[in-house]
Amino acid sequence: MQALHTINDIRSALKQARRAVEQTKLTSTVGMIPTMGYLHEGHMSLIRRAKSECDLVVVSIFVNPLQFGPTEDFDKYPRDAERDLRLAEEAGADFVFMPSVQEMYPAPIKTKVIVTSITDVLCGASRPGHFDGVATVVTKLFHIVQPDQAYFGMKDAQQVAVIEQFTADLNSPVRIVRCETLREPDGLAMSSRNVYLNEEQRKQAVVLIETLRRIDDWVAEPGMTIEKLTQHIRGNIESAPLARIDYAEIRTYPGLEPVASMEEWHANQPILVALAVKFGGTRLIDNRIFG
Ligand SMILES: Nc1ncnc2c1ncn2[C@@H]1O[C@H](COP(=O)(O)OP(=O)(O)OP(=O)(O)O)[C@@H](O)[C@H]1O
Ligand SMILES: CC(C)(CO)[C@@H](O)C(=O)[O-]
Ligand code: BAL
Repeated sequence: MQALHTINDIRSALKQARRAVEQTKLTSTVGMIPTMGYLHEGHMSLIRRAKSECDLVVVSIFVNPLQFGPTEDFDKYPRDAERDLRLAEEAGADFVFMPSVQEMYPAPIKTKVIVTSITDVLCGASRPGHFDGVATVVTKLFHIVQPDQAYFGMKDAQQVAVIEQFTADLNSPVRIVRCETLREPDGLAMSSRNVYLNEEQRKQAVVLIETLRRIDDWVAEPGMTIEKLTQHIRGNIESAPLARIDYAEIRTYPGLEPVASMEEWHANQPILVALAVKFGGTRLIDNRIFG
């Protein structure tokens, strides 16, 4: 595995690697996993899947300042390059692209990729400008690496919807692969930010998955409505004394339209139940898609 820090280096390494693959078969495929590092099993499952489906696998590690708000955790976001390289290699990565902020943004950026409407809700509403930063950096990474396929986790379901939207709208040749959320043994979704939680917050954080798992029973109750279901969801989360709800919403997926009735819930379209909950200063997200 090679670790590369500049755009020129990753481009020339990939050109060479693709050529080598193409000496043994007609075409080569590159799979990419964009990350912000501090890798865990969730990231590794994406790398393993890419490895099983592509000839060459590129992991990018870049904590992207453009997607953090001014009061968010850009500076204290966990970083450990040495450990990341070990885990990426163990999971089967061929290349790790880990540019500096200067390499990615040598001058103030004047071009952004902005996805409208589906970014007005959920994390887009709580984190203004966040998805402009995500869509812009993912576009840059796609232009740098030119992968055939890119792998994203469904823990960030809105992010997947945003990336699918701009790749479709802009006719990007990159195929977006949705990957399932990996969980800790007690069900908490794996996330780099879980390290911020203290012992008591960590214990109570399971309330997210416990709530998502109870939804089937609530939906089966006679006379259930979207309002009552939302109340059950919010009430259950609030049973954890340290939990502060940012949002708990029921929307269509990937369109992210509100769902007005249980008839709509049961109609033939995927429904997203999305949660963002704060424990102290740590904001966790999780979700489930029904149907
Ligand atoms: N538990 C998980 N299972 C599967 N994929 C995941 C999981 N957690 C993150 N990913 C995916 O890994 C990619 C990189 O995510 P990122 O580096 O932001 O990790 P993270 O753990 O989600 O970090 P954060 O705590 O900042 O949300 C994204 O596509 C994300 O959806
Ligand atoms: C896709 C991404 C790597 C863009 O910075 C980030 O939003 C993430 O880690 O999910
Ligand atoms: N996993 C999404 C990236 C972020 O929270 O900024």
